[in-house]
Amino acid sequence: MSAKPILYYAPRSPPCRAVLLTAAALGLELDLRLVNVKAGEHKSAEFLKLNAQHTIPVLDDNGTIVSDSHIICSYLADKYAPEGDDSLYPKDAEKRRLVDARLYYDCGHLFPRIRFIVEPVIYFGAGEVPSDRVAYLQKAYDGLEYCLAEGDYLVGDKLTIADLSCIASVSTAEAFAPIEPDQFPRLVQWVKRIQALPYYQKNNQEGLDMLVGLVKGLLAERQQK
Ligand SMILES: N[C@@H](CCC(=O)N[C@@H](CS)C(=O)NCC(=O)O)C(=O)O
Repeated sequence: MSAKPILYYAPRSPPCRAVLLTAAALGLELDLRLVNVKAGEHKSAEFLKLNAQHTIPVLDDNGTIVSDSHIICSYLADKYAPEGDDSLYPKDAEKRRLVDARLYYDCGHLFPRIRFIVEPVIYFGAGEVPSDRVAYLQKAYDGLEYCLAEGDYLVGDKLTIADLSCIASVSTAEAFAPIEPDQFPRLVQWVKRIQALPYYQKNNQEGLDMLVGLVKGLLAERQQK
């Protein structure tokens, strides 16, 4: 029998939380191994052998190494979905294309705009969040609002890994760049819908609270000086 897949991760990281949510949606247990990015553990020779791009999350599924959260979520959903239920990552080419497009939107637009807000504070001593970065992040919300015109989820009427990846980013973004309900009413409702999932609190909210507490705490400390 093969061992549980190992996930190298940190709970406060949005891409890691996307993987935790996906594993939970699949009912899959992971062997969680903490990586302390602040202490530079992601740059150790051992870790670089797993992922030369030195990012977390990284999955080691009995020797199959997968990096990038979006690819990990697709891999897990393809491999571990219950027999006959491909709803999290549909095999139908047309639906899969849409799921992939939302995953790439997270990877190319949402998460990078968040990291330019939180990483300068955590790693480079920034004492404030520039307002243009907040505005730039808020500009990315419309790409999701538009998708939600078609159904309750980012691709139609069923939850997919696109929702689980994007919620990890959007829930983080929201803490720094509020979502205007008049401008993005469907997005506000979608956030509430995903927050109601039974595995949301443990797999997203706890790490999110850690990240927001850390960043806001550092900002408050620096603003007092
Ligand atoms: N596109 C990647 C981004 C992963 C990423 O940048 N993770 C951050 C933590 S939230 C990290 O590992 N940073 C360390 C580094 O970039 O060296 C994914 O979705 O997995």
